Amino acid sequence: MEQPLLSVENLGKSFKDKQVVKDVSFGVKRGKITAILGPNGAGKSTTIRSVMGIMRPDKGMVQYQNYPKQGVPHQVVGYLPEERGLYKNVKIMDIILYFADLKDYPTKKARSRALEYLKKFGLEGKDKVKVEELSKGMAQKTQFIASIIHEPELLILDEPFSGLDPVSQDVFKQEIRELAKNGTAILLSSHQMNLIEELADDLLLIHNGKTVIQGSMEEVKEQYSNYKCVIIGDNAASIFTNVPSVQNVKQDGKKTVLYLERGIHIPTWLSHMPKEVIIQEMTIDRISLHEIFVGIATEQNLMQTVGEVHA
Ligand SMILES: Nc1ncnc2c1ncn2[C@@H]1O[C@H](COP(=O)(O)OP(=O)(O)OP(=O)(O)O)[C@@H](O)[C@H]1O
Repeated sequence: MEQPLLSVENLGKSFKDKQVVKDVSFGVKRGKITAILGPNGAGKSTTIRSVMGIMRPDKGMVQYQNYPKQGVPHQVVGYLPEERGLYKNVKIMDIILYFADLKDYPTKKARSRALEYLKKFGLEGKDKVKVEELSKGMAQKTQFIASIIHEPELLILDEPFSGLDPVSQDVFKQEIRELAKNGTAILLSSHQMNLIEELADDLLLIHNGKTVIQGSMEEVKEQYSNYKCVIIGDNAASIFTNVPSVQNVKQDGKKTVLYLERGIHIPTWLSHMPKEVIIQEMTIDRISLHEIFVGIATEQNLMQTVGEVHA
């Protein structure tokens, strides 16, 4: 199996007496997008900052492939921090070239790449505009370009989509995909489950500073995303009591959601539906990443019944 470019093992970090990151382990592979998910305050940014060496973890290991020291070598890593901020009184091109210089990347190459990216991101001709004159989204695009200008092997994006309009989100999404296709290892955090579902190859879900779910998108879906059957119709919940393989029934007005056991054969299961059930609409689908996430974040029973949680 391919060795991850970045390996993080048993990371722990406390602030005063509060242990924020307790035990987080994961790997980020070349050419793959790994999403780090978790509720507000779960410890995502603290994990990312510990990887970047901005914070010193109390325990654990951050290992970059073939790098003899702990941590990540700064020249080959790109980072878009959660807290955005560029020098206001500086022209876009100058700021991008400044970041390239920090990474020892040749200026000429950086300039030509910057012009290409500005065009790609709809900022053509704005290279001499000062940061203070940019909208929030434009500034974010500039910061994104600054984080990738030096062709990093590993790219860490903390909430890259926050504050972007849907068109700009699509531009970012496409670019992130393109970078991964060209071999960049990408670690990103986001609260937008739909984007994660579309983008991520691997997932890491942390809660209360611990890894609770980890694996490839397919593995996580296979393991946690059982089927659910949604029925719209005026039905009493009791009507479903004797339907086999139903783990959980949730009702909201005319909508009934039946959460089903793992590994069932849907056509056979359907044949057990009571004849008196009123069906105006019915769908059978996998539970979404959003539902898995909410189940964990709210510590509802849904997850315990739907899949195992590694606590
Ligand atoms: N420098 C700090 N000093 C003290 N506490 C901190 C510091 N940085 C983070 N924390 C605390 O650590 C916890 C985790 O914060 P962190 O920013 O890592 O969470 P997160 O998962 O990124 O959250 P969000 O989704 O809200 O960005 C929070 O309770 C936060 O208040």
